[in-house]
This record gives sequence, C-alpha cells and structure tokens, in this order.
Amino acid sequence: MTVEKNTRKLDKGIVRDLSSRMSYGAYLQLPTLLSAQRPVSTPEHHDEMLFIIQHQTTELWLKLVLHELRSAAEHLRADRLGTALKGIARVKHIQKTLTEQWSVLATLTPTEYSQFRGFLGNSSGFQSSQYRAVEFVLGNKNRKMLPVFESDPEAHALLQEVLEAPSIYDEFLAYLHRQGFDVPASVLNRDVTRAHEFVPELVPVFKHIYENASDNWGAYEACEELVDLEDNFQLWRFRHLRTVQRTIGMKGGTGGSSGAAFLQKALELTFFPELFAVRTEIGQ
Ligand code: HEM
Ligand SMILES: N[C@@H](CC(=O)c1ccccc1NC=O)C(=O)O
Repeated sequence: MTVEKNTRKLDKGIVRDLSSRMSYGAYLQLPTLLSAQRPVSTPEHHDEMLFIIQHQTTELWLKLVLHELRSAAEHLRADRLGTALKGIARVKHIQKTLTEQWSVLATLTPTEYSQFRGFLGNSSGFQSSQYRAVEFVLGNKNRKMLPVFESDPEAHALLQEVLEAPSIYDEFLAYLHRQGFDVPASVLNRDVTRAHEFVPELVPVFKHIYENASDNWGAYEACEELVDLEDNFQLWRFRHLRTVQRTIGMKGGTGGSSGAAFLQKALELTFFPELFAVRTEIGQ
C-alpha cells in the first residue's frame, strides 16, 4: 500500500485517549523539563536559548555517565568485569556525543556571547557538581573543590560521597590484585580521598598484561577501555578550551579563574597515568 497525498493513514490501533493512561509527556516529565529553559537576559537575547540547552543536555548526559561509572565501579568490586565493561562502553559513546556537541555551541560568535555574558554573573561550569563527580569517580579527587558546593547541600553530599568512595581505577586495581596480579599494598591501602598519583610499580603489572594479552584478555580489554575513557575526557576538555578561546579569548572567567590559562592546566591532569606510561615500555 502506498502513501496517498503524502499523508500517512494512522493505524486503527493507535491509542488516542490518553486521559487515563501513561503518556509520553507524563512519563518523561516534559512539562518540567521543557519549562526549565529560562533566559535571564533582558531584553531576551536570541542566543541565550542555545547556551542554556547546550549546558542542560550536557548535564543530562553527565547524569547518565555518573550513573554508569558508579555502577561499573560496583561491578568491578564484585568481580563482574564483563558487566563493568558494558557500562564503560556506553559511557564512551556518550563522551563522543558530548565532544561532538561543542560544534553546536561554536556557532555562538564572540559578539553574540558578549551581549548576554554579563547577565550570567558569577555562574560558571566550574560549579558543575556532576562534572566534578565524574572527575572524582575516575580518580582525580580534589577536596578543595567542595567548598564551592556548600550553598547546595544535595550537590555537596553527592561530591562528599564520591570523594570518599574508591574510584573506578581503585576498584580495577583491587580487582587485578584479586586476580593474582602484583599490585603494591600501598595502592590497595591508599587514601582514596586523594587524587591518584603515578605509581611506577604498576607499570610492569600492565606491561605483563599487554605482553600476554591473550592469557589476560579481560584485564587487557579493561585497560584499553580505561585508556579510551581518559582519551575521550581529554578531548572534551580540549574542545571546551578551544570554544572558550574562540568566544572569550583571554578574558578571565565568570567563576573567577584566569579563564583559558586555567582550563589549559586541566589538560595536564591524568586519571590512569600508568596505562599511558606502559606504552613507552611496550616492545622494550
Ligand atoms: C561559550 C561557552 C563557554 C565559555 C566561554 C566557558 C568558559 C569557561 C571558563 C572561563 C571556565 C573557567 C572557570 C571560570 O572562571 O569561569 C570554565 C569552566 C568550566 N566550564 Fe565552561 N565555558 C563555556 C561552555 C561550557 C559548557 C557548554 C559546559 C558544559 C557543561 C562547560 C563546563 C565547564 C566546566 C565543567 C568547567 C570547569 C572545568 C575545570 O574545572 O577544569 N562550559 N568555562
Ligand atoms: N565561565 C563562562 C561562563 C559560562 O560559560 C557559564 C556560565 C553559566 C553556566 C555555565 C557556563 N559554562 C561554562 O563555564 C565565562 O567566563 O564566560
């Protein structure tokens, strides 16, 4: 049967009366979601809607990233490596979407942004609790970030919880230990509220896994998945930095930092340094 007049006939079974049934909008709480875009510029600047939606979609995806990474850490803790890897695979796709999404915001010119930037006051992405929680779950802890969230008890509690819990890397290294790999006790007993720092003794552990991949397939695959996670995270940071440079140049940030120079330093932060260090040793 072909479509006539370029108009599709609706199937008889299509549910039309949703007055007493679960509907699309009700299930997804669309009235709440779609009433949360409130530009603050007066008169309202056309491009502020883009700015708000870019941030809100990022926060929605970050919510899922956090959900998946925290659950992946739990799976590792219970030796369910395959289940953990499935969650990480999903996160990698979200990261790619988030990095690609910068191209939408890049259509905002410096002139357009300067016309409503003043209305943003001191608000800044620096105050994103979910972004900070993701950094923490990946192992780049920093207790000094917490005071920024004191005026938001829920965000503060989330960050405190994630700060005090082992990171996904802590859980992976503990898993490797349980699998019989020679993970130093100092790593297993470390203060998990601090940022993970490079541990040279871990490099030979990974070298062994990489050079005997077929005998250690699960561990090897997990290492490569973590490398992808860090790579993707850095690509997001880089696109953020480039977007900032093309929009505000060297201006200081609304959050009080030096701006681009501050963001540049984040590119030196690392989650899984030994997984990158091992590359130098491969084949040696
Ligand atoms: C025109 C667009 C943007 C500009 C000019 C911009 C600018 C900045 C600046 C200058 C900082 C440093 C902190 C400060 O002093 O404010 C910062 C931090 C941050 N921004 Fe943006 N940003 C933009 C878009 C976004 C978007 C779309 C997101 C997504 C949620 C975002 C998330 C963040 C995060 C998470 C930080 C903290 C980074 C860190 O601590 O390393 N930004 N931004
Ligand atoms: N820090 C930015 C402002 C900004 O981009 C922003 C403002 C409010 C909420 C989120 C933001 N995004 C990232 O920092 C600036 O200095 O222009």
